[in-house]
Amino acid sequence: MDSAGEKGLAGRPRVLVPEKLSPDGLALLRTTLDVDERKGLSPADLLSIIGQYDALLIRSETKVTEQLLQAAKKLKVVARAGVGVDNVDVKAATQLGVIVVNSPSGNVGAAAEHTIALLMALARNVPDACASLKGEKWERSRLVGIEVKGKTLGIIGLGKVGLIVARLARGLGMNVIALDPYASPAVAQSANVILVSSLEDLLPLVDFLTIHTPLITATKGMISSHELNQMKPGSRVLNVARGGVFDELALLAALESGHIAGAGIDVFTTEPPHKEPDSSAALLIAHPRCIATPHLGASTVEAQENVSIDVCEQVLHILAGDLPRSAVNAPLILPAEYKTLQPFVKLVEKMGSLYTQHYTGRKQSSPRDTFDLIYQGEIATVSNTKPLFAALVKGLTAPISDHAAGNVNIVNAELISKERGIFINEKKSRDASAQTYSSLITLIARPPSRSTSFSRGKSGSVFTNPAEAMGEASQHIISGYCSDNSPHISRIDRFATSFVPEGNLLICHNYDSPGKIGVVGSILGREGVNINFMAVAPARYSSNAIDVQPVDGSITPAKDRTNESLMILGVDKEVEDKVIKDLVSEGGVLNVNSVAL
Ligand SMILES: NC(=O)c1ccc[n+]([C@@H]2O[C@H](COP(=O)([O-])OP(=O)(O)OC[C@H]3O[C@@H](n4cnc5c(N)ncnc54)[C@H](O)[C@@H]3O)[C@@H](O)[C@H]2O)c1
Ligand SMILES: O=C(O)[C@H](O)COP(=O)(O)O
Repeated sequence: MDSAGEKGLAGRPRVLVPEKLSPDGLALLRTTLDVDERKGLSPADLLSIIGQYDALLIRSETKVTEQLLQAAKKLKVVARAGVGVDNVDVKAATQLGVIVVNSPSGNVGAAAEHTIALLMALARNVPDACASLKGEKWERSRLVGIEVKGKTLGIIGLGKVGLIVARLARGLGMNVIALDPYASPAVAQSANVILVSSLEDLLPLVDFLTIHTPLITATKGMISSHELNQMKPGSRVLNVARGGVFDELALLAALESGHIAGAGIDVFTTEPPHKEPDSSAALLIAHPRCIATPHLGASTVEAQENVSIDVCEQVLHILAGDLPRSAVNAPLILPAEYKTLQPFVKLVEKMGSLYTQHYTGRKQSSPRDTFDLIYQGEIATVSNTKPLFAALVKGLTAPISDHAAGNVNIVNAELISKERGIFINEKKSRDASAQTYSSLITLIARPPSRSTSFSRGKSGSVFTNPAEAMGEASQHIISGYCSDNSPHISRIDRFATSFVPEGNLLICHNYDSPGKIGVVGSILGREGVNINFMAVAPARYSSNAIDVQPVDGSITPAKDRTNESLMILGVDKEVEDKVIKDLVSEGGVLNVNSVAL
């Protein structure tokens, strides 16, 4: 404990820094704040002292759990000097009113350069050659490498790091193809990157594979045996994103069989891996054809200066009562609008997140990035719909990015949607006569079309001709309303329903048949999954168009689809892929999507 005691010197706010941060940023803080650098604290030590601090500055090692945040009675800000906030319970921080900030771009160049360093080290056997020579051997023929010029690099995740890697690889003379359902085709084209729409299209073509996505449900274990087997024999893989995007044991097996010739890995499921000597991470590192570095992607002098200054400036702003520039949990809504708009902001965010997870998960990865956001009834009289627009951008991007989505706010939503190639037309209808609800919001998603232009400018337009929203059969619809201040989903495509979009949901598409609910329930029960609620959604619309009225349950809505319905189950935990496979194979469900809202 330092001598300043609980209040700090002269009652100045106190900042705890439990990890190594560049001194450049800390110097900014020291002029007005008390800064305690306390490396090597155990979780218990941290818990016992956190109550004294106004700000916590971290990198990737400190786990900011709900328990820690609850003990942090004075804490106003958690500042992550880097990109990934997967070590911070952002939801708990938001609930407790603690602002989380990060540095979204301060280290992305460093991460990209480290990826290229591993790529070249793999191609030319640099670590092995160095060790051999230091062992007083001279093994020139064993250590013959390959050239990267003319080879194909596959990139999964063409965000900030992925795009820099692409440009650097093009500079090395490589061909670059990428998979990212949310990448802007124009940006990809400007970097001479060919975008593909599925792993099946990417994997067989590449000589090197690198992943630059966040670790989220859709990317966890994204590359396992099935995917590795689709790669060319002798190809090589890189991971400078997060441990867990590759299944480490599957990668180890592919290295052992020789199918994968080498792996360059910076990040692991267990960090540091030696804490658990038998962990998959430790076994992978031990393999002779794995080149491993201890999470060094961001560890350059320049990147550490950037991120340290970036987050320390934000800490100063927050403690002075100002808004930070990169708050992961920034408000979407101003206090004056809170009462009217808050439930609808929540609804639209959930609709966006449901859309991304239900329709554009990696198993159905065709990009659909043109949206109509249609307000009907009382909500159409609101003049400032910016928070709703921002909520949609946030909801659409949250499931695919661990920080860009968090950084969406009313100031930057339009820019972020433009950068990500998300086109949103807002439309209003004051006519609620056809509606059961006082306010109804509908999201229509269409495959990109050349005639669509980016437009928030249309937000004031009155949507009087429902036929305008009639579109191709390939479009998708999600509608929702608010009741008692809580959001409800009322329609998914042709299916009419009513459920609160909250928590872990399973969306099962099936043909109605007696006993189906029982079979599904017993498979989930066997796997220890509790069902919190169930909503059945019959096919009550004949098409995915907004002006189609629901038909009476007794009327056949679509000749050959009479028995189709959705079963929406609220479950108590994330459901594993194996259980989803069982629901399809044993339960006779047509398909199942797991979403977390
Ligand atoms: N090793 C390190 O030290 C280090 C340093 C910096 C960043 N990182 C990590 O690198 C990752 C990427 O960072 P960034 O700044 O480029 O993030 P970003 O948000 O700019 O880019 C992520 C990209 O992944 C795409 N994506 C999401 N889900 C996808 C999916 N299922 N399939 C294909 N693409 C998908 C997104 O559309 C987005 O374009 C993060 O996990 C970050 O934490 C690691
Ligand atoms: O997400 C990040 O910014 C990187 O993984 C860097 O993590 P680090 O700050 O612990 O080096």
